[in-house]
Amino acid sequence: MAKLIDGKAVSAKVKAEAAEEVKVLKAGGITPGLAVIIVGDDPASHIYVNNKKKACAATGIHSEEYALPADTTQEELLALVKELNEKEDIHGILVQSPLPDGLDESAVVEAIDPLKDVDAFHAYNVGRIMIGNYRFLPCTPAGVIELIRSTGVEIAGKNCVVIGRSNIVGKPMAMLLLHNNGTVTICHSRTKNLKEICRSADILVSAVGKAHFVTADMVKEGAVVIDVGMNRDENGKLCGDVDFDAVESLASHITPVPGGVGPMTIAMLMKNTVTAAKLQNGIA
Ligand SMILES: Nc1nc(=O)c2c([nH]1)NC[C@@H]1CN(c3ccc(C(=O)N[C@@H](CCC(=O)O)C(=O)O)cc3)C=[N+]21
Repeated sequence: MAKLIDGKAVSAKVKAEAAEEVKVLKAGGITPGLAVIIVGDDPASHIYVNNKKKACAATGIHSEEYALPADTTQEELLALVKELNEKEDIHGILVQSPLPDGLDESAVVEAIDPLKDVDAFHAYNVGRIMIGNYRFLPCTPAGVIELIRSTGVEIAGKNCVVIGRSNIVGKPMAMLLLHNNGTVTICHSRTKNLKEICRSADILVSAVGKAHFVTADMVKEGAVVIDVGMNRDENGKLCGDVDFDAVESLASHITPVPGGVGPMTIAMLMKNTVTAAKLQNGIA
């Protein structure tokens, strides 16, 4: 039986560390501030944004939410980003993804001041991650690295397989595993022999977005299995990509959904907002 990786516990630790840093910054007259922009009324997005707001309150970070209607124009959105770029009490700007159809998400992200880009989605920050000389790490992949570290399993020299090649999870995830000296394979919809490649993984990270995608025959005995998926099953219940009940008996460590990667994403966002406040005040 696999050991459960407790994302709630690890994220609580990261948030507590961020809260300590916030205390020190506040004593010096700096209150880290995060602005979250959400466009439209996707219910899941509103839940995530609400979780971010709660985490800010618990950490002592000032937060502002900009909830815009679905018919917001590109110009209006860009004007808001520009205003927040110039706002001195805001150190981090996050534009909740996905944006409604008709809005150009990458143009909006590129408009964010890279020093305030706490998602690390801006091309400038992505480039710095590629080089290995970064200020912010993207929240979800960075959270996954923390979860793997919490198991005590070394990444160096291990076969790491990432399923999914998105700009926000798969690609940066592979890069962070590489920085940690893993031997990394990225799988995607055109990959041949997916099962065999996954079965070679000592560390398997799934970021596909399909319930029950990772089945027991894709997992090597003793593997560390990290589930980035955030899906609904047939009964409308929140679940990841991994067929948890079947894989649990094979893996050495496994993340649950909920309570795995999700809370870590939010904790790393708190950490990045603190880093942003330090950078903008010449402290880091
Ligand atoms: N600019 C941007 N940055 C993001 O970081 C970003 C985004 N857009 N768009 C959507 C994804 C998704 N995401 C989640 C964060 C927390 C949970 C989370 O807290 N999950 C809880 C359960 C939440 C629930 O009950 O639905 C858990 O797994 O335990 C989930 C998903 C951040 N994202």
